[in-house]
Amino acid sequence: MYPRDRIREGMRLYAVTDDAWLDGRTLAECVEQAIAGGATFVQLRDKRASTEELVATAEALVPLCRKAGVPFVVNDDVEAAIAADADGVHVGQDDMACASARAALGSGKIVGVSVQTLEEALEAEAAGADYLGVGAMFGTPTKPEAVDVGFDELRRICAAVGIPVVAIGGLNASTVPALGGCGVDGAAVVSAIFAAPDIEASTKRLRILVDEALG
Ligand SMILES: Cc1ncc(COP(=O)(O)OP(=O)(O)O)c(N)n1
Ligand SMILES: Cc1nc(C(=O)O)sc1CCOP(=O)(O)O
Ligand SMILES: [Mg+2]
Repeated sequence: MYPRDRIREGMRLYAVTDDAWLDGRTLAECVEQAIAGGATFVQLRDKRASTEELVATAEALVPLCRKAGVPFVVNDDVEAAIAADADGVHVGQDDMACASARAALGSGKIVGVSVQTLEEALEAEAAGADYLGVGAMFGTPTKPEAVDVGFDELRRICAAVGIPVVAIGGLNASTVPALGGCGVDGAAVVSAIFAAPDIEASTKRLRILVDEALG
């Protein structure tokens, strides 16, 4: 089993990659900067990449995340996660079912699941999810189709489950303080980290704000 405490600690500032703003940098360089700034978990997310492309990118990210002691998962693609020896996978309600991902990966790897409701949260926990991603807390151009989850539902989910919860969607320096008192373990962030010209500095600032909000 992947160490439970490392998963919960990892939720604090969860970096979800996007290669839309590389601007001459490699994704590996961007991820290194995010980790240097205080990111505690990394998810490789590329909705257009083939399994082969995901494996190639993941193979560049696995060693640097492992060296830093930061858990690394692949979004959506269980086959790529296994081939690249990632620490696990993150699946949503329209992806491979949590129980199937767990069966494919085994008990030693991480399975994260996206949920929007309390019912989905309880179902994912019962199916063996290691953590939940809950969103969208705010509208976001990164994923315009994301369904809004109210803060009341976020609080209900956090109170009802025993596994860690990370909030996602529109989280940045202005909105992260709103997570205080909700019971979440952290914030998952795409653009406020990877669209920044200085990723390390932006991540550092976000980390301070998340730590202030969550204590
Ligand atoms: C930490 C985290 N939470 C939620 C999501 C969204 O997953 P999903 O609903 O499967 O949507 P896509 O990311 O696949 O577009 C996530 N990726 N990470
Ligand atoms: C990947 C993703 N999932 C979401 C969900 O609500 O499930 S919102 C989202 C994108 C979050 O991007 P940003 O940090 O730039 O707002
Ligand atoms: Mg998905």
